[in-house]
Amino acid sequence: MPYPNSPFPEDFDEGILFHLKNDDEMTLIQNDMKKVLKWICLAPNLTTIRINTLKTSRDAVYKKVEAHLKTINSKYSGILQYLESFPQVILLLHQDIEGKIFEKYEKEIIVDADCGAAVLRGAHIYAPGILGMMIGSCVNDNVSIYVDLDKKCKKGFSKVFTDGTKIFIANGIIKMARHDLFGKEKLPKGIAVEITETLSGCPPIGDNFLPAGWGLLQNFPSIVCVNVLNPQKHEIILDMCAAPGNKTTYIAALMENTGSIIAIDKTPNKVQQLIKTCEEFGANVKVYQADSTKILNNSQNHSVQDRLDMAPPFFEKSFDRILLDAPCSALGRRPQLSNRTSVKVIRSYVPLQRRLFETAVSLLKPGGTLVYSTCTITLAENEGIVAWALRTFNCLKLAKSHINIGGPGWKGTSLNEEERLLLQRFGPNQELDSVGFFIACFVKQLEQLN
Ligand SMILES: C[S@@+](CC[C@H](N)C(=O)[O-])C[C@H]1O[C@@H](n2cnc3c(N)ncnc32)[C@H](O)[C@@H]1O
Repeated sequence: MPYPNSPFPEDFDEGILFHLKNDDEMTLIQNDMKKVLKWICLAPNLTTIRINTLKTSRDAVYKKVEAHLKTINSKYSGILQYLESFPQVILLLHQDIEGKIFEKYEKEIIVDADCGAAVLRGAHIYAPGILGMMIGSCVNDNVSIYVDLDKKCKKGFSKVFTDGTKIFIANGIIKMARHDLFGKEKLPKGIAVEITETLSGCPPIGDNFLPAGWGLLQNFPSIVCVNVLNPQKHEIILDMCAAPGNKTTYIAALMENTGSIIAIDKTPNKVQQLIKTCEEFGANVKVYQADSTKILNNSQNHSVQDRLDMAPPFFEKSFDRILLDAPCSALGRRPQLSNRTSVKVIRSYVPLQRRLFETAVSLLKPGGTLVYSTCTITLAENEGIVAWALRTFNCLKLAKSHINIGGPGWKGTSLNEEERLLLQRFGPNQELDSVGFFIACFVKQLEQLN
């Protein structure tokens, strides 16, 4: 069994991903559901490196990555390319080699689905990621890596795993002995298995191949999303759900650290990560920990100085552009080898997304731009939110972006064809094969004088 055809268990109602919740709007969309589900199980053929132009240049990063790939002990290296329309991006293209026959080693390593997904996208295996390693395995042994799809493997497992469905994903070399990995009070750190070849064809690029703050691995649609926001120098920008800061730092780079960027996240430890990323990237950003559904100050009574202070809660019509990269069911992640989320959890996001959206509309200046994005595939969290927003806020219109790379929005909501063409869905049919993602760009109409 290579990749599964769906990350969900057999009894999961996959139809709910492609329907809206209200019965009157429950129209099954025309897309081939099976094709989408199979696609999210596979790893993308593309890895994108976003360069931080506040600290370095595209050529400098290219040379570092090229040199790093030459040092990797792997049969696959991928092809590095510039993407001319995105000067901050380097592409690393690799082919899925699902059909290839791999040498399988006698010794096996068992990992969970998340760790397996990271391996398929170029990570080595760090010590905490290992569930099972066979007794008799030694440092420098060749091993085959398997994912435990049914969560049946217990930490510290020591034999050939036969208790559940396992799939082969990669080969590697052991770098840490079994006795250093498991056991009471052991908190092992570092690379435990160095990957040499993966089913996805993605070279094991690892995660520290660049000096701090020079750039990062960032999914292509996440990069596009910020380009769609199109921040301009000296503007006032709000990033409402910002941690860990991967889009915030790109906004700062595009604005060349001019203007004012406010980045917010609700979760305290994620805010710490956001601050760290901004510092590392040299991005001039004001970071606040707050619930972005509650950052609107409705008071009409304020001085110019109050407005300039720019700390939450903010007065209405304060921002030139707002990015609402919303919390979502994250079903666009790839590869997803196994997903045990529930319908209840998937459905919990729409009310939160609507409340965040309402706040965003109030905080946006007339004439301003609001970008709504998610990394999920469901109709309700994407086209469903856009259809609701257009019904609810007369002041909003969908805008035509200067960058149109994603496919059109799906059918199944009250959006007409013209509106669907203004949306950007990243799915199985894109030229650059990346993750599932959704972008909608709105403009708030200027107020009419009577
Ligand atoms: C999709 S992630 C953001 C990713 C980020 N934009 C980036 O590119 O690095 C969504 C974030 O929303 C945050 N979040 C969830 N509910 C929130 C709320 N009510 N207010 C602010 N942030 C919230 C989560 O903590 C999470 O970090």
